[in-house]
Amino acid sequence: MSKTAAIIGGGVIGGGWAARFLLNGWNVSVYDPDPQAQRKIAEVLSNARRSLPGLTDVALPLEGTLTFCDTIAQAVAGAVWIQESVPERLDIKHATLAQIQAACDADAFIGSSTSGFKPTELQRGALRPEQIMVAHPFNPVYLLPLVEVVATNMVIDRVASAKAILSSLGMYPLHLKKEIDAHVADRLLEAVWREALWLVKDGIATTEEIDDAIRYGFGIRWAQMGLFETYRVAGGEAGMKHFMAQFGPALKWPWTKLMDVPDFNDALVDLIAGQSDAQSGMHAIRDLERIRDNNLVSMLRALKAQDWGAGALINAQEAAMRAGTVHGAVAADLDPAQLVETAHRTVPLDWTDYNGHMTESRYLQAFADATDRFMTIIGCDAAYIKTGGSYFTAETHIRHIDEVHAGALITIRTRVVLGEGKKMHLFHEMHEGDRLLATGEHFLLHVSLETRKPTAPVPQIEAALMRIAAGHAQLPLPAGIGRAIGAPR
Ligand SMILES: NC(=O)C1=CN([C@@H]2O[C@H](COP(=O)(O)OP(=O)(O)OC[C@H]3O[C@@H](n4cnc5c(N)ncnc54)[C@H](O)[C@@H]3O)[C@@H](O)[C@H]2O)C=CC1
Ligand SMILES: C[N+](C)(C)CC(=O)CC(=O)[O-]
Repeated sequence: MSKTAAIIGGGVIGGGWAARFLLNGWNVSVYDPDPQAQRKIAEVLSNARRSLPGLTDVALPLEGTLTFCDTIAQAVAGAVWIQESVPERLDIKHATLAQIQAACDADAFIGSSTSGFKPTELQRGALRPEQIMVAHPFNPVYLLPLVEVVATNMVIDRVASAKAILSSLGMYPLHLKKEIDAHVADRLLEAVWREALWLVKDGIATTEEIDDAIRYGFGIRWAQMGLFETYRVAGGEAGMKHFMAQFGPALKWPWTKLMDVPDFNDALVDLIAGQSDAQSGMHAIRDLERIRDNNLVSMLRALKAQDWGAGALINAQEAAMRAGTVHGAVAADLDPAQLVETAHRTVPLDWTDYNGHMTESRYLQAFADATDRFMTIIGCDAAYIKTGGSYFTAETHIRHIDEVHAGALITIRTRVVLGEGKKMHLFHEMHEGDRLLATGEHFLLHVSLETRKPTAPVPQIEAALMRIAAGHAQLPLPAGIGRAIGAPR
């Protein structure tokens, strides 16, 4: 049975949390007194549905159920995880946490999205202080994995369980062992924000020029290596020590305004808001969110291909999702009389083109991934390939039968047309539900990676392949098999 998360406060951040839980199969109960909350959450959810499920190359669990509640007590009843995301005011947080604790299970986890308060501040006057922790996420919560966990007073086993829940949602819980105002990431962001406000106030740069300084340069570096690893590389062959020797003295030069904060008066607000309107006012906020999400998905999937940073996290989540399902199965587990399910995934945002549908090269990618999966099933996995044997594709024929869009759930089933000796002939069928979208027919040869010449696979692989081929030979022939371009259907 699905677990339930309660979201108390369903604004920008609460809406993002609701989407993160729902799309990972949890039921979600929301309490928010704003009469517009349902509409706002529906809009956040629709952005999340088009972006999050396509991050992984396997499908997320079935979406949970969303319920709006009239009281906090109703929302938290039976919830395993309760996430408080009310406005950043300690009096509102205290009043809300008191209502939550009066009604929730004593062993439920209570996370606060607070950007700056320490857990001991949140816990002041609480019924069960040790139940409350900071779980500080980053916007958009449904796409960005980082969540800072600060759990002063909580026993270590509970912290481990809380982190395990967040990890199961595809998040990266960064456990801060000491509490501090604004945690770690917001301390860093505040420093940049402070400097940026000075630069605008002093007329040195506009909001757009500051954004350009970030997005054309160090912002791209930060997304993949952060600060210290980037500077280590910047030190050249001599590394970090050389970097520090060269740039350390600059810390004493007047490069920064350090801790000074410009007066946050109407003039400054109008200056910044006016420049921001000139820079971005032509886009509605939801449009900007979609532009942001398209870019984030493309960047995260690029990091996934490198198995690096936030991309490596997605690969780890994917491996956990495959375990124990047909997508982690090997040949011996499968009924040879059935086609083999080699993909069940959502079409990612970065697979679509100027025609608004999945672009042709991605059909080949989907089929190639399905072939890789089939190779693993018969034993030609990463460990085997390291021993010097693999399959090379010699010929491919793709039929594009119907269009498909980002966010669609697609399934590929694979038929072995021929499997003996060094030859492997596969026929993949891609469906969305009952709708046939495409077929991919591929002829592969087993090769020695040393000689780069065709050679027979090890007997276990050949036996697994022949067993499935014999089963599939009993099935009726699908339409389109063996077809060449221009031949009658
Ligand atoms: N916006 C951001 O970039 C981030 C914000 N946060 C933190 O998340 C929390 C929420 O911030 P946002 O979502 O940005 O604010 P928001 O203003 O978008 O949402 C707050 C929501 O709380 C609701 N609310 C007000 N009083 C309530 C109550 N007594 N009970 C239940 N709901 C109530 C409001 O109707 C509103 O929908 C804050 O603690 C903030 O520091 C954390 C990470 C990023
Ligand atoms: C501006 N902010 C302090 C609310 C930002 C955050 O808390 C995290 C984020 O998403 O940048």
